Amino acid sequence: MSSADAPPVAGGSLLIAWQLNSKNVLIVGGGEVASQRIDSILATDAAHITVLAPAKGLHTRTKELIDAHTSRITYYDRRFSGPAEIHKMDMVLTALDDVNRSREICEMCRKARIPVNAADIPELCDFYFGAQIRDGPLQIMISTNGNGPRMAALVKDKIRKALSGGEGEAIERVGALRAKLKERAPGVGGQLGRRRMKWMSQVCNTWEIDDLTRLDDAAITKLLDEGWEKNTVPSPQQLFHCSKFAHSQVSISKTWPVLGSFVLGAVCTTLVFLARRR
Ligand SMILES: C[C@@]1(CC(=O)O)c2cc3[nH]c(cc4nc(cc5[nH]c(cc(n2)[C@H]1CCC(=O)O)[C@@](C)(CC(=O)O)[C@@H]5CCC(=O)O)C(CC(=O)O)=C4CCC(=O)O)c(CCC(=O)O)c3CC(=O)O
Ligand SMILES: NC(=O)C1=CN([C@@H]2O[C@H](COP(=O)(O)OP(=O)(O)OC[C@H]3O[C@@H](n4cnc5c(N)ncnc54)[C@H](O)[C@@H]3O)[C@@H](O)[C@H]2O)C=CC1
Repeated sequence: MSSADAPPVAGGSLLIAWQLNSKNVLIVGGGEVASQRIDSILATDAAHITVLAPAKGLHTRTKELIDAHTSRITYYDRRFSGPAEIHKMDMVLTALDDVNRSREICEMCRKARIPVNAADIPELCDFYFGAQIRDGPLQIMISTNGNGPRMAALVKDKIRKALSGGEGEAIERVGALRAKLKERAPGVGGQLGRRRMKWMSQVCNTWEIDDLTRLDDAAITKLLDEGWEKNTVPSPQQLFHCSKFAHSQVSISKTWPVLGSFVLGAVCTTLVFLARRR
């Protein structure tokens, strides 16, 4: 069945990459789950993280993160005190061993229309966390939509094994190529936009991950000169042909002194040997 014929999927959740730029996040609780939340938020450009939890219940990892990121995290050694705590927050995460308090905080957030996640009450969450794979700009989230969190972690391990490890770098280089292309051919939409998208898709479709990782700034300029400007997509072999040649010249130039010293050494040893025999 093609995807167009497939029945619509209902009961799922919206999978999005939430941009937390300049936003304030409150984490209530300091245990292991809170430490994972801090890790997840630190991976974003959230403006600031506030952690509220009594010092005596802090997990070692939570403490380490608070100590290591004083410019990004403000820590208060106390319990959640009331609605004033969520004032000016853009997102609230609770990770408590007190389900009643968790529920109250969720209700306060709902009233204030602040998105909230409670680690212990799925039905009150506006969003769930998922198992994550991060490699530079590549972010993969595995969600079982609340059915089997441990299963999400196991699927994550399978996916990680299937990746080559070069994807993050390749995507980072593609990002640099796209940015340079947009500088050369600026503007949104229209015929130029269509041509730009088609060309970028062709590069991604025809170049292997390993080849994309070789796109340094000089190669990007060359690819744009030889490809975009000439309305074609050269293969990596075509593009790197000249630099490959330069590379082998470099290796030859590096090899000569080594080879020379070796020959000289052999001649000297032979001369000494012959002189002794006389
Ligand atoms: C709904 C959700 C809300 C949310 O947290 O956002 C939620 C809820 C709950 N989890 C519970 C238990 C466990 N959670 C984990 C692990 C993870 N849980 C995560 C997410 C989510 N957990 C959201 C749904 C995600 C989804 O369905 O895909 C992961 C993926 C991401 C993360 O937390 O960052 C992370 C793995 C990350 C990784 O390893 O990569 C393990 C396994 C372990 O710790 O190794 C266990 C024990 C085994 C088990 O139950 O499977 C309980 C207590 C249940 C009880 O009391 O019996 C509740 C509350 C309840 O269900 O009532
Ligand atoms: N969503 C998930 O992935 C998972 C969720 N859970 C659930 O998440 C919750 C937290 O788990 P853990 O971190 O392991 O628990 P934990 O017991 O290690 O930590 C609880 C933390 O909450 C703090 N706390 C309690 N009341 C507070 C209050 N009023 N104000 C501020 N801080 C307060 C404690 O001092 C402690 O730091 C549990 O309810 C557990 O069932 C557990 C495992 C996975």
